[in-house]
Amino acid sequence: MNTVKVPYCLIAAGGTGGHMFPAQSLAEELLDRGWRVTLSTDERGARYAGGFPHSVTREVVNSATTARGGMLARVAAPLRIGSGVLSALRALRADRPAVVVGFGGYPTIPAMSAALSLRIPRMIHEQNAVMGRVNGVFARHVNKIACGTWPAELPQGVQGVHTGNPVRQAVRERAGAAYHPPGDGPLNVLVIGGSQGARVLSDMVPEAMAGLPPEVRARLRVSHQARVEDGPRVTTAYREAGIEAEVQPFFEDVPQRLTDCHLVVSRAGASSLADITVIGRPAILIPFAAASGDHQTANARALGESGAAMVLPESVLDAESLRRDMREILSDGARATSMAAAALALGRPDAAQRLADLATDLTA
Ligand SMILES: CC(=O)N[C@H]1[C@@H](OP(=O)(O)OP(=O)(O)OC[C@H]2O[C@@H](n3ccc(=O)[nH]c3=O)[C@H](O)[C@@H]2O)O[C@H](CO)[C@@H](O)[C@@H]1O
Repeated sequence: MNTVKVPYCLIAAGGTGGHMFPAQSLAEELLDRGWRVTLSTDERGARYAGGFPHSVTREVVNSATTARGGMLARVAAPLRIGSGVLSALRALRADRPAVVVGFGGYPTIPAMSAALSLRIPRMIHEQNAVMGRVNGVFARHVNKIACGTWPAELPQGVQGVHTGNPVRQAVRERAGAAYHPPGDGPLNVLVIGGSQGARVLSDMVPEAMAGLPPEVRARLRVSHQARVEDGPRVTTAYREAGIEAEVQPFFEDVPQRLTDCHLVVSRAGASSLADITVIGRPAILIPFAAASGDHQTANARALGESGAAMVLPESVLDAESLRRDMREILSDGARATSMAAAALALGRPDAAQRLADLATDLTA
């Protein structure tokens, strides 16, 4: 009897939602194509794996990071990585994947090292415009490098392929949704700070909006993602300014809110920018200045240069400059429409397919 061999992909990812969301999209795409998929992550990454389809098996390995951290954990890091690599080697020998795909972060070290030593076809996906530390270590030892943001700063002599950052199904369904520019009616503004929320947006956005003319404030409808601990003061600030606002620690329905908004104010994390460009909305971006290699500034560059976004560095950010930029966009429908179109031109709604195609090519 002929048995058809189902291709098998091991996806290695961990850290924040920023690494896990694109990994999840690739897993979904490969499952649709009939692949078998395992996620290799560490105990911290496993906490972000809830959205992965149930048919994706999970392998939790030791890595440099632990849920608890602390001095002892740092000293023990090399031992933890070593034991993680050994268990990944055992797992990959017992069940050899056709391809291993790493999404960066310490939790990918065991699977990528094991794939390298067993000569299993392997690739990495780098979400940001500046390559992260762990991906940088493997960059010269993989068969392909997929880049989420373009152009990307890669180690010298290393070539990348631009795939884009895969976005959720709910974002893909709204790709290029018609943009209705701001007019005389309600003005919808979405404020998001990445998967963890951003304090600087909670400090600045309500203050900036409070200084807008009363007739503009009365029309504002704000959705503001704020860290739990900042929620009450942000809610109070909007109420005192007479602005209608919904404040939550995490909006599950960001794709819909993004579609409905006239303007988004956001950090410049890779998946946030992918969502903004796939749906196509005007943005004010405030890159997280302490991101490694200042990658958020680099992520935002293409949007700033193409006129899709106004980019406000944290070093010069104040309520006044933020207010000026908001007014410029919310009072000029033609400008807002051209920003939305410029954003859309940068979107890659088919990033998951492109990544899955690359993975498939490696098995040939
Ligand atoms: C602080 C930090 O170091 N962040 C990094 C982290 O991103 P981080 O995890 O902070 O954020 P990203 O911007 O990449 O992704 C956030 C995702 O969450 C969604 N969202 C956000 C708010 C909300 O209420 N609901 C919701 O669904 C966004 O639409 C987006 O899809 O990893 C990314 C990928 O390596 C990097 O580019 C970021 O620089």
